[in-house]
Amino acid sequence: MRQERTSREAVLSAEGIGLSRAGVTVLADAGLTVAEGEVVALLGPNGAGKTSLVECLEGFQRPQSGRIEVLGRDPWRAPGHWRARIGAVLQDCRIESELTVGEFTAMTRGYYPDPLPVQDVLAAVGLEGLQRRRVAKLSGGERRRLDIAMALIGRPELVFLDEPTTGLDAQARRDLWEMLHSLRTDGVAMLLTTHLLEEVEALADRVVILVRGRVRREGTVAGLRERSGLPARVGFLAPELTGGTRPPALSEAEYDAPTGRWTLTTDDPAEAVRRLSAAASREGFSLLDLAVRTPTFEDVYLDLLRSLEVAPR
Ligand SMILES: Nc1ncnc2c1ncn2[C@@H]1O[C@H](COP(=O)(O)OP(=O)(O)OP(=O)(O)O)[C@@H](O)[C@H]1O
Repeated sequence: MRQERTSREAVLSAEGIGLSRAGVTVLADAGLTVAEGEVVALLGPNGAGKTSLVECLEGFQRPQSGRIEVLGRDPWRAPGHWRARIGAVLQDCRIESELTVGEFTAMTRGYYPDPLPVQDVLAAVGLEGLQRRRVAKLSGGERRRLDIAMALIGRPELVFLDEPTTGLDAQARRDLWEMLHSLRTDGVAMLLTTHLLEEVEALADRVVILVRGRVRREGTVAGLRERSGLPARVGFLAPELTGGTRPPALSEAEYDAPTGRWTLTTDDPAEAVRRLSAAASREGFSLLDLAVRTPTFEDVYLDLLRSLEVAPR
């Protein structure tokens, strides 16, 4: 779509954003940046202020304080041609229309100076076979795909994705992730808001965590995982040990009697497996169904929210 560039200029930067609604502080000194071709995931519990912040960045809400620059403009004062450089998949933008998918897409193309061909944009979201179907008759997942197609039709430089895969089936979700990957390679920047942590792992270069209107953590998925210090778990079955015997190598292990599974908690799973193998051959027990489980990003995120005392109930 667009030539890959080597420099990583900020396409979006915001700092010190403050927003109150009906006497309630919704955002307090919030800020973030998104560089060209970067996918940033904005995370936070329900009511943290994610949608409000995104609405400020899109120019739909005007914050009471702070500075925002998106593609070189203040979104609140930006002219119409600025909006054509941005794509948005809103949380509830399910399109309603009596037009067919093809007619609706052709009409939307008219709003942009250099839109994608109808066929290309519908193919990108797997709707090419439904051009003659009325939009009003589409299923929920099909409408969501149309939302996404309309966000991409103007060849945007920056896309806001608010829970983009809600309502999509597992295959459609993976197809969309693949498409977003290739957009990123083309230099398109994205700000993703989602509660799906698998989606964050699949797409995000960087994560920004908003809690009660403030940015409380920021980093890559790998960096946040490393900083969490959460241990790995090594599990296995050893039928020979069911009689209550416990070799010294397993003195710290947990034993789950109903499943017969042993679990070791460790910061160094490779070393733990080496130690276990040695003990197993020395003491004559087996290591059936041996599995190492490193903390998932969900484990890391929930632990982080707990440490900030905002874990979901
Ligand atoms: N116009 C308004 N008047 C009063 N309160 C508001 C208004 N708009 C937002 N809020 C409050 O601001 C807080 C942040 O809302 P926002 O929708 O931005 O959160 P969110 O992080 O997107 O949540 P979710 O994950 O549930 O979508 C919420 O407590 C909400 O009730």
